[in-house]
Amino acid sequence: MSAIVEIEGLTKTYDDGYQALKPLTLSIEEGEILALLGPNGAGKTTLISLLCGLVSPSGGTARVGGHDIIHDYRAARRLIGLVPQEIALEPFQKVWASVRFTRGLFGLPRDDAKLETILRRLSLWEKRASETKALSGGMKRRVLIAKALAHEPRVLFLDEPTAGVDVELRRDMWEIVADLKAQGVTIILTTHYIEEAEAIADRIGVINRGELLLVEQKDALMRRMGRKSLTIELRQPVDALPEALAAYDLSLSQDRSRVTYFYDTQGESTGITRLLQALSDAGLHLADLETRQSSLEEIFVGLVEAEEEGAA
Ligand SMILES: Nc1ncnc2c1ncn2[C@@H]1O[C@H](COP(=O)(O)OP(=O)(O)OP(=O)(O)O)[C@@H](O)[C@H]1O
Repeated sequence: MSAIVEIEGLTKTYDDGYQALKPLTLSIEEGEILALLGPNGAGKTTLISLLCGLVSPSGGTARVGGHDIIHDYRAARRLIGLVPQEIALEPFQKVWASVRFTRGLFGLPRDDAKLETILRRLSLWEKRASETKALSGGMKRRVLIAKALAHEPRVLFLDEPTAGVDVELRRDMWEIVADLKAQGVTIILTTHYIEEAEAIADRIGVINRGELLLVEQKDALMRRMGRKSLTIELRQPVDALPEALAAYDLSLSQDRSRVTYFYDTQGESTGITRLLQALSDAGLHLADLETRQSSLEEIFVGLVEAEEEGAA
């Protein structure tokens, strides 16, 4: 694989002096799905806007498909599709005209068959003659995606693509993203739905206060930072945990019938065998066992909280 987006020391300070993006260096491989996570105001939209040429950088460089986003703006922009966070559509324009217009903007020849495929994939074909103002919020979002795809971009930016959409449309979007990836399109999305990143991303980047805290393969990140827990259901509730178990990181459920043990997935030994032995020695008998891996959400919240504490 080769990098299709190369960012070096890219930074943005807005006119009011606010540094929304600290120098950021990152390569994005062709065909990957990168999810950018971060709290409100972290700088995610700023990064996307810089790469799409909507905001000018204060420093650093970036290339898309080898084209510098400033000096070779048109060539770089031609490779990019952007689905913005805000729905901005001409209310009286019909869906078909709106999508065809966008293709034309990029100087591509008319290709009705291509546009038909895009509209059908987004379940918009039946709505092609509708004015955009007559569409539901979810449909409008689909039109934004159709417009972003109309010029067959190689890199697609999705800025909170599923904010406020229903579960069905969200799942549909995930399938569309998977289809695009299968066609070799590189996808960079921002999202507040961490389950979304968990479901579709290859790599996760975490941005907070304008700084890229980490970027890592999702699976590796979850292995490295995730904790696992083992919940043991007891045959009989206990009043309290026996003293002999004080050395273990345990918590007792409110109904006193379940003991949860937290352990490090990276540790040399999980300590589970010893714990089970210790429980048995203490006269506690097990009814059932269940293990759980901490979610990306727990990892993300932990990372941002640690950063906030460090900054305080
Ligand atoms: N034009 C602007 N002038 C001054 N400050 C701005 C401007 N645009 C954005 N900012 C500030 O830059 C910071 C980053 O904003 P940005 O929109 O990039 O965050 P975000 O991570 O996309 O947030 P959200 O998740 O809420 O969309 C915020 O503090 C915002 O107020």
